[in-house]
Amino acid sequence: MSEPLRLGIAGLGTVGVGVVRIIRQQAALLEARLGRKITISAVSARSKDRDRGVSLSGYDWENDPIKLATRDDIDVFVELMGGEDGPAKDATEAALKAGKQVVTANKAMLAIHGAELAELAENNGLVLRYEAAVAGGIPVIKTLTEGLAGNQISRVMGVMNGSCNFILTRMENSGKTYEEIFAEADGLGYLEADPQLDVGGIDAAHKLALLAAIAFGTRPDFAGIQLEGIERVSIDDIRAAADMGYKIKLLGVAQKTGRGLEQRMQPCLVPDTSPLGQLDGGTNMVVIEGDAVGQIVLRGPGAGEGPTASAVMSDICDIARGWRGPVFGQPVASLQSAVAATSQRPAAYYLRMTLVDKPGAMAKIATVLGDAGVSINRMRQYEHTDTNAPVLIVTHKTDRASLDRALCAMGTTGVLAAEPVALRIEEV
Ligand SMILES: NC(=O)C1=CN([C@@H]2O[C@H](COP(=O)(O)OP(=O)(O)OC[C@H]3O[C@@H](n4cnc5c(N)ncnc54)[C@H](OP(=O)(O)O)[C@@H]3O)[C@@H](O)[C@H]2O)C=CC1
Ligand SMILES: N[C@@H](CCO)C(=O)O
Repeated sequence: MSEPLRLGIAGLGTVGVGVVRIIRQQAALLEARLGRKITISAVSARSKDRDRGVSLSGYDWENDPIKLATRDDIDVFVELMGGEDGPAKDATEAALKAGKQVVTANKAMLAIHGAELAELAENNGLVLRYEAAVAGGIPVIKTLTEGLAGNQISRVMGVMNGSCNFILTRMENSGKTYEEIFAEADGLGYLEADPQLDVGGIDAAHKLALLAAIAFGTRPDFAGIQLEGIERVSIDDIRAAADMGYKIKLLGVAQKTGRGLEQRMQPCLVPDTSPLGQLDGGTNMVVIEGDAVGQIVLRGPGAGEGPTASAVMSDICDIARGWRGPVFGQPVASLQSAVAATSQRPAAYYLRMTLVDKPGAMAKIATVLGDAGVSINRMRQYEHTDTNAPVLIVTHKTDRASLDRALCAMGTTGVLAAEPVALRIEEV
């Protein structure tokens, strides 16, 4: 039997407690599978006295996560505090400098500082693992770096923020407004302490930056992501999209194109019969397309104590077994700098307009679309009792620049009663 693998765990919140619980409850199973024990030498959090619902007896307490990260009696530093900078990054750096392997769930830190931390790890012959950082319990990092290592990846996309998917599906099912369902999600404790991380698409974009880095061999490029949250998705659009056979999702898409790396996190329409369209509530889904494998779809819980701790344990178990791979699926020194695509791939678009109901209004809209080279695929005008006519259009594939030209020209027609809404329809 090998020596135990000794952990220092910083952060005893939702995820940290989950990890402690698994290590305590599954000690025999883990030992049987790994051929060695997993032990916890010491833990750290802000408040020593808080009852965390799990026994911490037998573990030393450190107030300072850096001290924990550099203790002689730990082999692996498990960072579960969170935060892009501050103690999480300082302690991770300290651990790597002290020769400790690192496991983290911290997507914010890795999306921003991932390349420099990977350099520190790889230059010191250490691993930095982060399965829990993307899509919680779904083993997507392992799938991309190992299961699909023989594939040229063409596209990675998915719904990677459970709170946003909860809000959008609750809006659809209840018919309530964004503001009403946001308040409900907040009351249920589904949102981050800073809800903007969720509804602004930032949390999901952190995850997308990590997947894109692995898929396309580039340094994580969070700043290169075209980012739009769900705050402006209205119940009117959710209803109208449903009427045309679509669901609205906060969809992350990363794709290498001839014009550079396209990374988008934005509300998109997807067919309601597609796996992404059928994804309800707080569940996550990641779709990966490889040249050899074709398309695979991974679905599962993206957050919560059990699922996230399950992913952290996968990393700990890999380290216990002696796994020693590069952080982003290939040596960090070989990662290219991402060149952000200057324009989006062409797509069909959904347009929702409110027109002043007078003769020739529709003709004017059709003309500006035609003049900009945007072709109409489907069009629907709804019965109405007032002077404004609700109109929906689904275009054929077009480039965004042509659509923007048309939208700009629409403003001068004098037939718009409200600002039009344009949403991309993603091919899935
Ligand atoms: N919750 C989830 O479902 C998921 C979380 N993650 C990621 O996992 C990480 C942890 O998340 P989660 O468990 O939810 O976070 P919590 O807010 O529940 O817990 C954070 C923990 O870190 C401790 N902490 C914060 N600052 C310090 C500090 N300066 N020194 C020592 N300890 C500190 C807190 O201490 P105290 O308890 O005393 O306040 C707390 O125990 C984050 O990176 C998050 O993004 C990833 C996927 C899903
Ligand atoms: N706020 C995140 C937690 C997991 O990263 C979500 O809703 O998916």
